[in-house]
Formats: sequence, structure tokens, C-alpha cells
Amino acid sequence: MVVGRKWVYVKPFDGLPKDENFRLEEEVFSDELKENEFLTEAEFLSVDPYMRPYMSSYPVGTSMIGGQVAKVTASRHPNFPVGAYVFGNFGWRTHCLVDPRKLPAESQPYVLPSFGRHPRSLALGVLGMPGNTAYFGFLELCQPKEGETVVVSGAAGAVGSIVGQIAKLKGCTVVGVAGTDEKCAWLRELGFDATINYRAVGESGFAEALKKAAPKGVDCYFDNVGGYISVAVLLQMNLYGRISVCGTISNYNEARAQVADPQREFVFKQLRQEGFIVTRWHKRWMEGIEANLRWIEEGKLTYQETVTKGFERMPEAFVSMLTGGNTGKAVVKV
Ligand SMILES: NC(=O)C1=CN([C@@H]2O[C@H](COP(=O)(O)OP(=O)(O)OC[C@H]3O[C@@H](n4cnc5c(N)ncnc54)[C@H](OP(=O)(O)O)[C@@H]3O)[C@@H](O)[C@H]2O)C=CC1
Ligand SMILES: C/C=C/C(C)=O
Repeated sequence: MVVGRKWVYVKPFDGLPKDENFRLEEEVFSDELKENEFLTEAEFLSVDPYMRPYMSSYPVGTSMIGGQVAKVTASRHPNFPVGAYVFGNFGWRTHCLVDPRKLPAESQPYVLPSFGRHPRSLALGVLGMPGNTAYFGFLELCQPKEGETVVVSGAAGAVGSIVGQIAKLKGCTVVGVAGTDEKCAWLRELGFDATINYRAVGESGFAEALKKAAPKGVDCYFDNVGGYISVAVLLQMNLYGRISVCGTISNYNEARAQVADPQREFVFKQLRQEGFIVTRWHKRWMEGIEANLRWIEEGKLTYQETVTKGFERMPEAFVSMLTGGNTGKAVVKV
């Protein structure tokens, strides 16, 4: 018998998540596995922005959702042998009994490929879902061309920091928008050409700061945040500009965002805007991981992680990430 722990969503979110929204519970697993089942023990867990809006659509009593890196501790599945490390969407739990046949195609667990000297936790960041979000969401939807100007919001986070670096690899001029001077300094170290600390300039100063940072206008916008930052970028888009709408973290804690009327910009500048969910590319998943790993090995792509130690601190790590406490990918080490 194995006793695990899990975090349960026990009260609907109202604004920023609070301790009262979560409860830590135990769960018991039998050692007797059925054919095709395997048992895992988590090593690293991810805290991601999507958990805030997605959990609101689940009933209370549901376990918190999320990805993790885990070790297989018992197995009756030929592809998941004991000792293997896997990525799986197993939720906020220390242990999990998995039968892959019960999971949808876009949420299949997989044995981690070798990351060489890099930590396994990267399977939750640059070598996992956020890295693939940057790789596919930027390259496929923005279709960047050499010499173009790219703006990335949420630029010092898990997705944004990778998007900006890929944009530099493609020969673009890159402007990063982030919430502190330290984050902006890191982005410039990564090669970003200009940065805007949106908290320092404020809503009223953002459009002017953007004009200075992107004097030739904006050809591609990778949008992680929505809100006034995105309205200002839209108004400075160039003819035939492309906008990849990745996320709207600025309003995840609100019930409903206002829908403005941007149509005139779209008509006269002939813009293209497309939202996406990264699992759209689940059939090409390993292509993104391999490309990002190659760039890391070649010294062309740098990552940073903000690691919180202790499974009991999952809610704290989650709220910290939602409020800007992370640089690069936010993960929890059990
Ligand atoms: N479409 C898809 O398939 C996917 C979408 N996403 C989306 O990408 C975005 C970034 O995710 P991820 O990289 O994992 O998270 P991050 O690592 O970027 O962490 C979240 C960051 O958001 C920033 N933030 C918080 N509140 C605001 C605000 N009001 N305005 C601007 N920035 C804010 C904070 O940085 P700061 O200090 O700069 O404020 C914080 O560090 C999210 O919107 C997420 O939902 C992520 C993965 C897949
Ligand atoms: C898979 C993640 C989706 C968002 C919107 O964050």
C-alpha cells in the first residue's frame, strides 16, 4: 500500500487564489496493479497560469490539475518500466496510478527523452509545454521574418523568455515587456534589444514607452497578457502584422474581460490575429522539444527556473507565479 498526498480545489476562486481554495488530502494506492497500469512518484510539479481559469470550470472537490515529472515506482505497462522518469498531466499529487488508455491523445504521458546535463525539471518548462508553446505558437502563427520587430508581453516568464530568444534567432528586433527592472535586465542579457517595465511606466505611459522601444512599429506581437498592454501594441502594429494570442493573464483573476472593438485596425492594417492552445501541435510535440534542446546545447537558448521546495507549498508557488514572483519557469520540487 502507498499513501500519497494531493491538493483538492475546495472553494471556487474569487479573485486571486487564497489558502481557503485548497485542501491537502491523503490518498491510498494498492500495490496490486492491473495490466497496462503503472504507479508514479512525483519529483517536480508545475504551477501554470492556465490552472486559474481552467479550475473555475471544474466542480469543487476536484483535484488540482497540472503537469509533473515523476518516477515510475511499479509497473505493468511495457512502455513505462520501473525507474523511468515520465511527464504526465497527473495533477497536484505526489503519487498517481496511471492507465494511459483512459487518457486523451493530447494528454498522453511519455518517458522523458535524455536532456543531457540539464535537469529533468525542464520537462515542465523550456523542454515541455511552455517551450513548445513558444516554439509552435510563435513560429507557426507569427511567421517572423528577418529584420522585423517582435513584441513579447510576459517576456520574463516561462513562455515569453523563450519566444524572445527564438525571435532573436530568426533575426528579429525584439522588445520584451515585463514587470520589474531585474526581469528587464535579465531579458537584455538574453539579447532582447529593448525592454519595458510595464509596472514602472504604468498604463498611461505604456504607449509612449512602446513608441521609443519599437520606433519602426510592430510586425509581430506574441501576447501573453491581454489588457491595456495588448491594446497599446495593437495600435502600433504595422501593415500585415501578425498577433499570436497565447494568454491573457492580466484578467485571469477577473470574472469576464471586456471585449473592445479593434476591427478598424484589422481592416486598414490588414492584420492577422489567432489564438491557440499548444496541444494543437501534440502530434509534433517531440519536434519542439528537440529543437529547443538543440538550441540550448548550441548555447543559443538560455533558461531560468524559479524553484519552490516542498509539495505542501504548491498553493504558495501558484499565487507567487500569478503575481510575478517567478523569473523563467515556476516549478515545485517535492
Ligand atoms: N495558449 C497556450 O497553449 C498556452 C498559453 N500560456 C499562457 O502564456 C502566458 C504565460 O504563461 P507562463 O509563461 O507559463 O507564465 P509566466 O512564467 O510568464 O508567469 C506568469 C507571469 O505573468 C506576469 N503577470 C502577472 N500578472 C500580470 C499582469 N496583470 N499583466 C502583465 N503580466 C502579468 C508575471 O510577470 P511580470 O512580473 O512580468 O508581471 C508572472 O511572472 C499565460 O497567459 C498563459 O496562460 C501558457 C502555456 C500554454
Ligand atoms: C495549455 C495552457 C493554456 C493556457 C491558456 O495557458
